[in-house]
Amino acid sequence: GPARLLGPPPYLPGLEELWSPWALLLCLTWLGLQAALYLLPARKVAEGQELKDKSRLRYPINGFQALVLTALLVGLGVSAGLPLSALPEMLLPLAFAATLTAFIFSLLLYLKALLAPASALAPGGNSGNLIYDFFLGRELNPRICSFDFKYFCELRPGLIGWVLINLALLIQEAELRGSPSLAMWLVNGFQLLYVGDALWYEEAVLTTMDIIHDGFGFMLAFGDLAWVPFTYSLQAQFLLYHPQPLGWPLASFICLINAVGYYIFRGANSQKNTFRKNPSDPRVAGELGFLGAMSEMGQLDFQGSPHPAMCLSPDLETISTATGRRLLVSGWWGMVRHPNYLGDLIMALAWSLPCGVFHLLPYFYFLYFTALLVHREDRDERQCRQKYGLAWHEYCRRVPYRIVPYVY
Ligand SMILES: NC(=O)C1=CN([C@@H]2O[C@H](COP(=O)(O)OP(=O)(O)OC[C@H]3O[C@@H](n4cnc5c(N)ncnc54)[C@H](OP(=O)(O)O)[C@@H]3O)[C@@H](O)[C@H]2O)C=CC1
Ligand SMILES: CC(C)CCC[C@@H](C)[C@H]1CC=C2C3=C(CC[C@@]21C)[C@@]1(C)CC[C@H](O)C[C@@H]1CC3
Repeated sequence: GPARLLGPPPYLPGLEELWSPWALLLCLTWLGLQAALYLLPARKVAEGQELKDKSRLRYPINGFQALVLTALLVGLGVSAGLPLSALPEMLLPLAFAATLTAFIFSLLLYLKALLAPASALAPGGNSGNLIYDFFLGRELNPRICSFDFKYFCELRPGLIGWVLINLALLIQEAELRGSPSLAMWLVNGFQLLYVGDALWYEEAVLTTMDIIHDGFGFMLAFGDLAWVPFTYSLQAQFLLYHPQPLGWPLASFICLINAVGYYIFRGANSQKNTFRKNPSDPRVAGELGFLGAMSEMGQLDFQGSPHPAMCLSPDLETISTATGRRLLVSGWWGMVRHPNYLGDLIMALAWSLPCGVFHLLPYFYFLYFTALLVHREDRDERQCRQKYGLAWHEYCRRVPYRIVPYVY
């Protein structure tokens, strides 16, 4: 039937269409496979941020390895006759099974948190209201031995599941129409690049709000295990049932949009990560003099002049804060206060454009993601204001726009 986002669905599926023991088994097998890959030796073990009790947790950095091994296993499976193209037919029961799994898993996490010491609890999610706490998550880093549930779920099963669903849709399209369409190739390619990048730079997830601040409850478990794979693949799902003619000139233009988005997204994230790891890295070193006066007034902690000898490329300006950490105020982080969100949004648009402009459904991700990032930016802004005080106000004065220059 016609894809529609506005108005009620043409019919609501009954329980018999949602529930399938095979789908649940497949879902659990998938989680088991990803858990096994998580436990394999990692090229690196990274330390997380300092916790309340001054300790730091250790995390295996082997997400990209898990992606490559999954691709090899799926390749072997397909050449041995695994019917990957049957997956699209099972998406509804699979999404239901993933939601059920996330629900039961969150219940267990809630119960586990009852035994956790106070220092292990998240800043939010411990209000005493059962439903609220179940939703937000009580424990910050629930673990059994060294297996970290939140870190495991955050990227691997959902993001790798997403590109696997995309691939299954591409194969089914090829079976239906002789070969995959150009639009389907673009959507698969763009999203694989995004997922590959997230796993290649997996360590960056250790500094996100999700890991540092948020508890692990139903919201994140559902988001990671069910929402991401089944809604982020909507464009490829749409293309299977609504083939879109796409010529090379337009395809090239869309590739350019995705490349611009990726360039900004990766540039901004890498600039901040490099700076946070080593503030005197030659690629980002530098400091802004005007805050010296404020420092004398006791408002800011000014840390001295830059190190010109180390500066191989033009310095980026930074401002010091009372916490001892500095804020970048030029380069990508001098254009808007969240350049990485801007790049991410441009990419989101490029993922929808291959689906044409006559349906709203392929733009669902772009619209939802805009709302998510505006909300996320607002939360982050409040936390930074609290953490950095006057220095944050100065940053906002210097860089007045949040995500889109001259617009927002
Ligand atoms: N596809 C998806 O569903 C989603 C994708 N994302 C993407 O993930 C990436 C990470 O996002 P997220 O974790 O929200 O936030 P950010 O990576 O933007 O991190 C925000 C933190 O960066 C630091 N910071 C802010 N301004 C500066 C500055 N000028 N100089 C130095 N440090 C600064 C602050 O922390 P501190 O000072 O403590 O270091 C702040 O709390 C983004 O690219 C985002 O688009 C995020 C959510 C969902
Ligand atoms: C709760 C919501 C409904 C859904 C949230 C899902 C998210 C937790 C993940 C979806 C894509 C993500 C990416 C990252 C973290 C997990 C989420 C946010 C990264 C930010 C990790 C850091 C990398 O540098 C980029 C990643 C992009 C995708």
